[in-house]
Parts: sequence; C-alpha cells; structure tokens
Amino acid sequence: MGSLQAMRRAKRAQSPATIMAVGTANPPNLYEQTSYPDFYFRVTNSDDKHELKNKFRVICEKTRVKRRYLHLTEEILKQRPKLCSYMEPSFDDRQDIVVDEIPKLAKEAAQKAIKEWGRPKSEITHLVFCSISGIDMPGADSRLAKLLGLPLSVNRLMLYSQACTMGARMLRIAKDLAENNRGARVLVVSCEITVLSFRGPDAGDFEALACQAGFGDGAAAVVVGADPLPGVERPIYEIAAAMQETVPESERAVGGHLREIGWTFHFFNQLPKLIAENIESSLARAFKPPSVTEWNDVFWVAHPGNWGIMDAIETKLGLKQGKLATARHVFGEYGNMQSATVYFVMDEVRKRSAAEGRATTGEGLEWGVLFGFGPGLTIETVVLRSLPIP
Ligand SMILES: CC(C)(COP(=O)(O)OP(=O)(O)OC[C@H]1O[C@@H](n2cnc3c(N)ncnc32)[C@H](O)[C@@H]1OP(=O)(O)O)[C@@H](O)C(=O)NCCC(=O)NCCSC(=O)/C=C/c1ccc(O)cc1
Repeated sequence: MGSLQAMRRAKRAQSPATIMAVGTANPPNLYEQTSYPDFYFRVTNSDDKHELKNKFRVICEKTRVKRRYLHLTEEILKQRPKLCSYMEPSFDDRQDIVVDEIPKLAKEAAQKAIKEWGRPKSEITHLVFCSISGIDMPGADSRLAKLLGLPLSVNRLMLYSQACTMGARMLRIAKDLAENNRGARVLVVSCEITVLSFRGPDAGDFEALACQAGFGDGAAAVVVGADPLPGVERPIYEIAAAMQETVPESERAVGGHLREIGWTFHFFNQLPKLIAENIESSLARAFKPPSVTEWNDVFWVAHPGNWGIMDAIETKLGLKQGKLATARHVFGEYGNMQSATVYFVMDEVRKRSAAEGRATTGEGLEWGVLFGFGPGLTIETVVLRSLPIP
C-alpha cells in the first residue's frame, strides 16, 4: 500500500500552470460613447433634464471610453420599464434577464477558448466561473456546464458578486488547482452583464452616473493546465506566482450594494492615488523571485479600472509611455467589463506580440505582471512568464 505522501506526490503536476487558450465574447449591441447620452436620456424618459444630460456628457467624455457593448436595448427596456427608473424596485425583472443571459454569453467565450486549446471538452476537469450577477440555484456554473456539454464529473466552482479583481483572482485559484491535480484542465470563465446596475439618472448620484458611463458587457474564458501535452497544447504564458493583498482601511474605496433596485455602485474619488500608493509593495512581494525591481522591464496586463488609475500607476512607477497602452486600448474599445477586462487585455497583448513579430508572447520580454484591483480594496498580482513565439 502506498504512503499518503507518495499519493500526494503522484497527484502533483511536474511543471507550473500555464495559460493554454483565451476566448472572448460580447453581446451584439454596440454603443458609441458620443451618442450614448442621447440614447440613455431618451430610453430613461429623462430628455427634459438638460443640465443633467450635459453633466453626463462630460462624464462620458472623461471616461475616455470610445464604445461599449451592452446586452440591453431600447426594445428590452420598453418591455421592462422599471429598469429605466432611478429607484423603483426592479430586482426580479433584472434577475429574469441575467440568470438566462450570463451563461449564454459565457458559453460563447468558453467555446472559443476550448477551440483554441484544441482538445475535446470532455478533457476539462474543473470549471471556475465568476460573475457579479446571476445568483441562482443551481448556479450559472451548472447552466454553463450544461450548455457546453462538459462532463458530469467536472468540478465546478461559482464565484458571484466580486467584480473587477476576479480576472486575476481566478488565475490564482486555477494555478493551485492545476498544479495540485496532475492532468487537471481548468476552464476559467468570467461573464459580466451590467443589467443589474443600469438605471435612470439622478442629479444627486454622481457615482451611479459614472457607472452608466463607464461599464460595458463582456465575457472571457481561459484554459489553464500544467504539463502541456507536447505537439497538442501550445501554452501562451506560464503562471509563476499569484497573490492577493488587502489595502488597510479601504473598505469604502470601491464597492456596491445588492438591493431591490439592483446593484448600486460607489467609489472614492481618490481611488487612483490609493491604488498607486499601494501597488509597488504588491509588485515587490510578487516578484521577489524572480528578483525583478524595474517595472519597465516587464510586460503589463493590467485591469484598467479607469483612465485616472492608469495615469496614477504610470506616474508612481515611472512607467514609460506605452506600457499600459494595451489596457488603455481595451478600455477605450469596450469600457470596464469588470472581471473579464483583464483577459481581453491579455488576449490583445499576445496578439499584438505576434503581429509585431516579437520574440515572445510578452512583447518580447520574459516576465510580465497581470494586475487587478477591486472592492476590498483588493489588489491581485499574477506573475506571468512569456513563451517564445515560433
Ligand atoms: C470618469 C470619472 C467619473 C471622472 O474622471 P476623472 O478623471 O476622475 O475626472 P475628474 O477628477 O476631473 O473629476 C470629474 C468630476 O467628478 C467629480 N467626482 C469624481 N469622483 C467623484 C465621486 N466619487 N463622487 C462625487 N464626485 C466625484 C470630481 O470632483 C469632478 O467634479 P468637478 O470638479 O465639479 O467637475 C472617473 O473617476 C470614473 O470613471 N470613475 C468610476 C469608475 C471607477 O472608479 N472604476 C474603478 C473601479 S471599478 C470596480 O471595482 C467596480 C466595482 C463595482 C461595484 C458594484 C457594481 O455594481 C459594479 C462595479
């Protein structure tokens, strides 16, 4: 009879977890930011609020978002007028939409990731799924597994109501799963639809207006696994380390409350400063090995959050112009898709690296940081190692 230690050793993977594929998806409805104030004030029956509309137009411009995909359309909102009010209890209407739509959009992203991975979906052993909305029983993970036709033996984990940090956090979870379960292939999926936070404007609620101006809908999926099968699986990045840090006394910095009116949103106007002041200690801890201390020497896969946060990080760390260009590009094209955003940035970094003829998937550099922050205030840091582009 083998010892427990030998059994544990046999269960561990030989090599670090890798990201083997990435897929993304958005709803079909694209909204240009320049015309969004007209759309938003019209559908919420607020066209008479001229001053507020001008204020919203300025907020939309300040986000620097160019366009966003959203599930909601004028047609849907006509059928569910409660969503257009500022404070009317409307949870059931919102819930009816997200419980169905979150798994559907997630499926699109997951199918793309599985296709790129190149192995049968029956080989997926774990599913880790997050969304800020769609709470139900059985959960969105169960619906997604069914829609995808994953094996009934798949080990599911559903994480609701966490927002922006989850992109990075799920990689930390997937790394541990892949490295501690030999042969594991973890399908990590994020899907964010803003149906729970859409609402009509109110002059006294700046934060709700900022939420209407900056958030977008999207889903993303990655496949994580260790010990890649030679000639079959083609890893994009190795996951070298992953860790979390909570900024002290920061509970009110960013967050929301789930109410009869859906999700509310609040943020501290000094958020860029707070994040910039705390990022370096997280980076230093994460990169102890491999002893990197110059943050221009790594490639950046950053959750953008908002434009001011990226500016503050660049200034604080003395980053060269362009280090956060991909994060800014994704933010401009899609808005803040919360947990899914950082995977869109990762997809763009590897695609740009290939298109520009770089030697590695990390813009020609070896080490990279995937960085996320969100309610907590929580900072998640993932150390990536790029791989050569053949
Ligand atoms: C576009 C904004 C709204 C403003 O841009 P800015 O570069 O900060 O501009 P300014 O510094 O010039 O500020 C513009 C005006 O807004 C005012 N302001 C500036 N923050 C404020 C303020 N929290 N109050 C009230 N006035 C203010 C600011 O005082 C100023 O007022 P005024 O001088 O009269 O023009 C920008 O701050 C912004 O997009 N913020 C919201 C997004 C954000 O913080 N995202 C980061 C984290 S996202 C996240 O973790 C998600 C969690 C979540 C949780 C729940 C959910 O349902 C969904 C998601």
